[in-house]
Amino acid sequence: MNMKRAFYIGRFQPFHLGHHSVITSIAEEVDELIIGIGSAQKSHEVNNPFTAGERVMMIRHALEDIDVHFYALPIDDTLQNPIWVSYVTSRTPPFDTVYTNNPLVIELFEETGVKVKQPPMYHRNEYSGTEIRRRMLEGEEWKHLVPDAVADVIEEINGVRRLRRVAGTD
Ligand SMILES: Nc1ncnc2c1ncn2[C@@H]1O[C@H](COP(=O)(O)OP(=O)(O)OP(=O)(O)O)[C@@H](O)[C@H]1O
Ligand SMILES: NC(=O)c1ccc[n+]([C@@H]2O[C@H](COP(=O)(O)O)[C@@H](O)[C@H]2O)c1
Repeated sequence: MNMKRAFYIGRFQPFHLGHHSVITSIAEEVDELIIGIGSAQKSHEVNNPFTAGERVMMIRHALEDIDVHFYALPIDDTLQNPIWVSYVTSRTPPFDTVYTNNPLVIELFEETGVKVKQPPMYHRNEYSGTEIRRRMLEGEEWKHLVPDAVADVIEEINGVRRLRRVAGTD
C-alpha cells in the first residue's frame, strides 16, 4: 500500500469556508488527509474560543460531503519550536506533504526536509477566523462564512455567548 498522505494544520477557531475550499482542492491530490487541530490545549479565549473536541465536531460534520479519508487530530502546542515537528509526527499517521501558509510552520517543516505546499487563499478578507470572531462579537452576520454544519455546532454549544463572555462583552 503506497498511499499519498498529506498534513494540513490550523487552529480552526472556527472551521470556515476558506478551510473547506482548501481541503476540497487537497482532496483531489491525495488519498488521505491528516487535519491537525493546532493549539489543541487552548479554548475559552477571545482568539481561541472553541475546545479541541468542539473543533473535531465542526470538521467531522463539515466534511461529510468530501470524498477523502481524513483524520482530524488535536495537536497541543510545544514550548520549544524545534521539537514541534517531531511532536506532530509522533501523533499522526506518516505523511509526505504539508499544506500551510503559516511562515513558522513552513520554516519548521522545510528544515526537516518535508515538502511544503502553500494553498491559494479564498476570499481571505471574509473567510478568516479573526473576521468571523469579530462579527460574532459585534453581533454581525457570520453564518454565511462557515459550513452550515459548523453554524449548527456553534449553536449547539452556545459558542457566540461563550465568546462574548470570555471577551467581557456580555
Ligand atoms: N480564506 C482562506 N483561504 C485559504 N486558506 C486559508 C484561508 N483562511 C485560512 N487559511 C489557511 O488555513 C490554515 C489554517 O488557518 P487558521 O485555522 O489559522 O484560520 P484563520 O482564518 O487564519 O484563523 P485566525 O484568523 O483565527 O488566525 C492556514 O494555513 C491559513 O493560512
Ligand atoms: N511550538 C509550537 O507549538 C508550534 C510551532 C508552530 C506551529 N504551531 C501551531 O500550529 C498551528 C498553525 O496554525 P495556523 O496556521 O492556523 O496558525 C497553530 O495552532 C500553532 O500554534 C505550534
